[in-house]
Amino acid sequence: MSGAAILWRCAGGARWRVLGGVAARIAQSLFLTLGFYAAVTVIMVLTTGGTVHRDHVTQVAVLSILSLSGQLVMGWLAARLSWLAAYEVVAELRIAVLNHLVTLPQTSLGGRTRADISALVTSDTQTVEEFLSDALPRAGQVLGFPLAVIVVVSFHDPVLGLALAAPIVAVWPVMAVSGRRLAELGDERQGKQAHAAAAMIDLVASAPALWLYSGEQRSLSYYSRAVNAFREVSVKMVHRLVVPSGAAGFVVQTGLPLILAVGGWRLANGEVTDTRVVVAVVATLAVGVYQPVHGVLAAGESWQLTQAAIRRAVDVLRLPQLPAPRHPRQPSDNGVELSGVSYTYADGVPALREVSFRAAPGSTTALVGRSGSGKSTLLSLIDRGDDPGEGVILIGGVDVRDMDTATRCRTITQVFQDIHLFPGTVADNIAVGNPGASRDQIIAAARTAQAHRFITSLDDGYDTVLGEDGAGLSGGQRQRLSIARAVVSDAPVVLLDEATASLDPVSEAAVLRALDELCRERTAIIVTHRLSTIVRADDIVVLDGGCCVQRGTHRELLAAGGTYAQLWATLRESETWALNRGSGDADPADGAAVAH
Ligand SMILES: Nc1ncnc2c1ncn2[C@@H]1O[C@H](COP(=O)(O)OP(=O)(O)OP(=O)(O)O)[C@@H](O)[C@H]1O
Repeated sequence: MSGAAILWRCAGGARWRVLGGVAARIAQSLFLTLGFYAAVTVIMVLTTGGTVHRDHVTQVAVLSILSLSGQLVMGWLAARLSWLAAYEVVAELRIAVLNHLVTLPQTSLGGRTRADISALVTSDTQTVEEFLSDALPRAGQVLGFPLAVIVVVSFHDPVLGLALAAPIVAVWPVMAVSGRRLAELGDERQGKQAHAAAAMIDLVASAPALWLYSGEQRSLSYYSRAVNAFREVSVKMVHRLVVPSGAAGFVVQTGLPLILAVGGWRLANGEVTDTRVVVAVVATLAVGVYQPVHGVLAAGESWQLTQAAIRRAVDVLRLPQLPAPRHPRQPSDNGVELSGVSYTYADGVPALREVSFRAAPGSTTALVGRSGSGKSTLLSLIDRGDDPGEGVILIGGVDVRDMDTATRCRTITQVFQDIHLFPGTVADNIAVGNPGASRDQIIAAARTAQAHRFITSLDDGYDTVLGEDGAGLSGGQRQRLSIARAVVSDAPVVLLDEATASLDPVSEAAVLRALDELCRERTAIIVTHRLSTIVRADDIVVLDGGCCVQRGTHRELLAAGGTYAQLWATLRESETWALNRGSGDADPADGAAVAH
């Protein structure tokens, strides 16, 4: 499907506004003709030795008023229709991309980075918006004033009409060359522009860490490479377009000398007897009859970039979604069961191999294993971050692939290490877990999450507006808000990536109490490195290299030796080391008993 066809489809109900905007620009351009006609009439009278009568003045005044008011009304209408249409189409495009995005496997997002998608829904769609709101309607103006002048002049003298039209016709092949060159570079330019935008978004998001670990210069090198790559392709484009663009401008400018030559020649040979016609044509040229042609040149360039931007959006829209269930089913209880689950990432990295275990309703299962053993991947698959390559994940006896999104969201809630808070009130941020939650439910959830006290100490309590990503709150407070979100959702299955490492002891205690409350009476599957959580779990699943190598209670696994016992010893050692470090001077070995 061509870019135009895709854009037409995206335009949906806004199509008539798009066309209306172009039509209004044509009409505006025709009203301009009236004004020039009035001016040319007077010039003709003066240049042919006539006298300007009161009738002329009245005629000029009426035509000028008509021309100006027509231009004003049509200009207003064109701007209104075109901008509204552009906003509507681009909003549809953005929503389509974002709607599609949530149906993609979240583990990989079709190989796109989040920053790349952000760039797509910002800078690429901006290119489409500029084309629809400005470039396209301005190109329409060529069908107004210039066309009207050519028709009128041709009526009086076809040869002069032809001479007037010649530059406009001759500019098309030049435009075709420039269009072809731009098309070759358009995709590359939009890609590099998006990459540079993505790099900058990423830079801003990760600036503190980069500054800290890499130092200003080194951290900037990746980003400046992306920005420079965009600059280079833009410069390359300028080099390749400078000749055809200059040539196009030159061809259009040949109009005046051409008319002077043709008109003069025909007057000299007596082929035109009415000098007024030539004077009229020259006057029309002087007031810029070819001006709208430059708008067409600019629109041609804008269209090439727009097509590249649309192609990038379509590439995302074509990424395969997770199939929706044909006959959605409801889980019968809150048990979670994995049977022979294997999963390989798109780059061929096998992350899970034949993992099987069952978490009884209301139980707590701890997932433990070394870094890279597949714990996060497993959590993500349970919430259908992607479908396993092999095996099945059942919740309440129902394959998660057979649950519709609403049922899944009602059944499963996640508490991530990376908490994202929206710029809104505290209450809004909690209600994300359940958009229909009442104020009482929000407060009850905050109490359960040990967050009520700090929330009420904020200036506006639950109505306090949070800064970007919860700016102004501590790490522990942010975590408790995210736990309150999970509580208010009332989902009976909780997936938890337990992260308390960065908290001070007081915050950590509060967060752990909140997590205990959250997991009470829910089926909890927890990725954890905390000894106390592991010991209290009803079941422990030990992962190693993507395989479930051991399963059982803490006592059973410790008695069995092997991976778990080694892991336990390492965790105990590190926790003891942390404790001793906290006490200042103790020997790490002395603290071993603390873990029991
Ligand atoms: N998006 C991804 N694309 C490709 N490979 C990935 C991706 N995410 C994880 N992996 C790989 O899959 C394997 C399991 O990773 P996973 O993040 O699930 O491990 P983990 O046990 O949660 O690690 P950690 O404790 O460090 O968070 C690792 O080899 C990792 O490199």
